[in-house]
Amino acid sequence: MSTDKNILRVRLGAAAHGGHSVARHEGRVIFVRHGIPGEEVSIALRDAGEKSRFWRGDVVEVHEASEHRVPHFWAAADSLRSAERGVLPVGGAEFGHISLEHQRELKGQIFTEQLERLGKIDAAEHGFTGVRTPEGESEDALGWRTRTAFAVDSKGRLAMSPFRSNDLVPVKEMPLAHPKINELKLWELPLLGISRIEVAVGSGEDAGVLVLFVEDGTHTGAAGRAAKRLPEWASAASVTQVGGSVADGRGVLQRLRGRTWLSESVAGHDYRITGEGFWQIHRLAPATLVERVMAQLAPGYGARVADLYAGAGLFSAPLAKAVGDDGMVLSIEGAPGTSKDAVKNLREFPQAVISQGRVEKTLSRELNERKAKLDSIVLDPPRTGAGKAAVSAMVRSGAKKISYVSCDPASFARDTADLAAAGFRLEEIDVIDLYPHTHHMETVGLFRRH
Ligand SMILES: C[S@@+](CC[C@H](N)C(=O)[O-])C[C@H]1O[C@@H](n2cnc3c(N)ncnc32)[C@H](O)[C@@H]1O
Repeated sequence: MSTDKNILRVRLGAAAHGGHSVARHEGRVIFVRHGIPGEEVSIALRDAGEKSRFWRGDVVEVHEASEHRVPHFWAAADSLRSAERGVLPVGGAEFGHISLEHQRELKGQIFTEQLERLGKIDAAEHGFTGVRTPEGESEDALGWRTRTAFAVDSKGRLAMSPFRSNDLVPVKEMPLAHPKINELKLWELPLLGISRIEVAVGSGEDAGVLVLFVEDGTHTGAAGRAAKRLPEWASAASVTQVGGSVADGRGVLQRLRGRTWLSESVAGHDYRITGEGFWQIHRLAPATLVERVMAQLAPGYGARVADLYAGAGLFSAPLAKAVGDDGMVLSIEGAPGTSKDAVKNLREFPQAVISQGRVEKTLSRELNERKAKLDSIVLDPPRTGAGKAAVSAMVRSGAKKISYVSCDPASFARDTADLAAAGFRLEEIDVIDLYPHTHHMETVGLFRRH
């Protein structure tokens, strides 16, 4: 053990949900970031109070490296180079020191563990064979983020934060971001007076780049000055947040140049996404997920389907096309701004009913009003999952098949247990690496009522 009481030398145990390896010291559990199970490392302790139930730590030196360790592709997110500079690594690429193949193996272990512990289900017995790479992924799996957010530090420099920290570390290129985002050279803009920047790249025919500047109220006109320095192909808008975002109806979006929305195109359908409205982040995610959901539900002509947590209608459009004029797609989205986009995106489908509201209440209300039952459901909730109220509304809806798109294995496992208790069996599991170099993963599960 080192003489510095904040540094411990430990052997790393199993991978844990959230991007950690588990280590133990004098009976206490330590969740360690930036290591690989099996390694012997020195860690700098964080959140390590005497009374804390568990501690956290960051790897600062590797004594016995895993065979799966590779040089991190991004200095700002590399814990070893950051330790040498006396700063914390920024979040967002916490698996970048692990070979891609092993990242996927670790995600598979975590998925299996979560499903067993919280869902009481053996993943392998339900067809899980491992985390797969989406078709079309590049060899290095960089440049995939079509959406990225940055902060600005007190000196007006583009910055990002370390995991669970309010520190701001200056950054330049972000290797996971789409090349067009790096081409903007946001780090060269005058950013004093801006608190946050959100950038999105569209995929449609006239796909654009939209830069949103959130002002911090210290320099009037800061967003306008920054926007003028952007390349002419970029659109820009300022966002004033009144306790929330534009998407959830509590922000004001003001056009600075170009458009305030982006166009996206997936499997023959065009979508418009305004401001910070939700869209899948990985460039391959929309097409990959649409293909999976349509294959699992295979809705016939005249079917009645619900798209829950529908966003701007990514799944609603192909579902509406498949069920035709005699069918119904009930598209429920909570954020008012995003739901308005869904109205525009689904205009050509009279069989699509767009309802803005929380799934927990809106699903049963809409079905009761129409005296309708459902054939099938796709749900794609936020990280917190659906929860008991939404699961029970789905069970009451009459749906026989449920395609569950999830970005969190823990909430997926918890909801799986509730669905199983209500008579739904998990028949297919597809876990896709749509967040390479991070600990996140996307799951598409098919449940069938028995
Ligand atoms: C992971 S996104 C999925 C959006 C869409 N399926 C897609 O792929 O583009 C989750 C969406 O659920 C919405 N949302 C979150 N909680 C909700 C709730 N309780 N009821 C309805 N919508 C909710 C969010 O605004 C967000 O648009």
